[in-house]
Amino acid sequence: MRQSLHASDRGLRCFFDKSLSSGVGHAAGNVLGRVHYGHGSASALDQGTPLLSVHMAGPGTDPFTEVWVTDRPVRAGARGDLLYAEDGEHIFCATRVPARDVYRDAVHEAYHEAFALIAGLGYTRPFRMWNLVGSITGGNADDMEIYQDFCVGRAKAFEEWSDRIGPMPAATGIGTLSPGIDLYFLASRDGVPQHLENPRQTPAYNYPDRYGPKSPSFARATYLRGTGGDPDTLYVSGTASIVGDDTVRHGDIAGQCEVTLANIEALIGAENLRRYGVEHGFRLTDLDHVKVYVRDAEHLPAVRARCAEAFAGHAEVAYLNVDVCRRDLLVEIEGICR
Ligand SMILES: C=C(O[C@@H]1C=C(C(=O)O)C=C[C@H]1O)C(=O)O
Repeated sequence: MRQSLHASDRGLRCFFDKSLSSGVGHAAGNVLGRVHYGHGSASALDQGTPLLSVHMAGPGTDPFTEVWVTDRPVRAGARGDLLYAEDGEHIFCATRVPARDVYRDAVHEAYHEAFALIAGLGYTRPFRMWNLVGSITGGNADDMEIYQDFCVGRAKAFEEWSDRIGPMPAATGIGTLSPGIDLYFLASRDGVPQHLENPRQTPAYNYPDRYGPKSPSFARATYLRGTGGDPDTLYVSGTASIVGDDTVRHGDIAGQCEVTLANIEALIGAENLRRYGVEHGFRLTDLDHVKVYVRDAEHLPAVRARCAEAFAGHAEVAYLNVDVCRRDLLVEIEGICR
């Protein structure tokens, strides 16, 4: 049975369930966690596994559920505000920071708790993180942009934990439609993550301080070498129209799409991967489970058309109409290659 599976059907994998059923019954594998990109925010253990619901679907986009599955048996639990599920090699962990005036301390605490949980259970290698931030470019009670406020708390947690959990992995930091911050993470026990930078972009952790008092804590991508027969997987961070550290093609949605796609091509291509000892590269048509974040609803048709050309016909692609982490960014794209 196992031999007859395609490589992409083995190991830790995800799919987008657009059927609107939040059930887990039809998933081909054991469910490690689900993230429902819909109309409300909540988190709970549901049918024995973590379910994080985030308010990110709007009038011009369809709700969907990202479902993470594995072949191994899963054990789920809750600790404090954290929900998690583990399969002996991977852990999925989710939490929510409720709306508040200033976020940094609560974000630091949430990250600290998550790192303590995953490291305590032996999953010391985070390889992908999602940070879903309400009013991301709005101001907090101290008049600091909420994304910058968030970055301060996250950076402090990484400074304290990097000796135990290694370098910063691939991530997404994106807007949502309700106040508060939803976080979900994936980490491995034995699989060794290789974190990648983009030759066209300044590493985000080296951005100059004009973007905020603490630079964002993430790598441009993480290549996870599978263990025990799992395939290798490349997790591509949320990528936008940034060259060096500058936003380029201001106000030009077609231009920002081209720069974003060119950035991803350079990141996942053979030349860049060879720098990290990975012997083969990927193309845009290898990208799957793609999320495309579009700031302005009026740009959705143009972005959908360009993405339909760029990605493989069989790729799962979901669109969300939400703010990006800089006001001048109109579009952002992430995905997974294997
Ligand atoms: C678009 C960028 O950053 C965004 C913010 C991230 C974060 O703070 O975790 C990660 C990737 C992107 O979603 C960028 O700086 O290029």
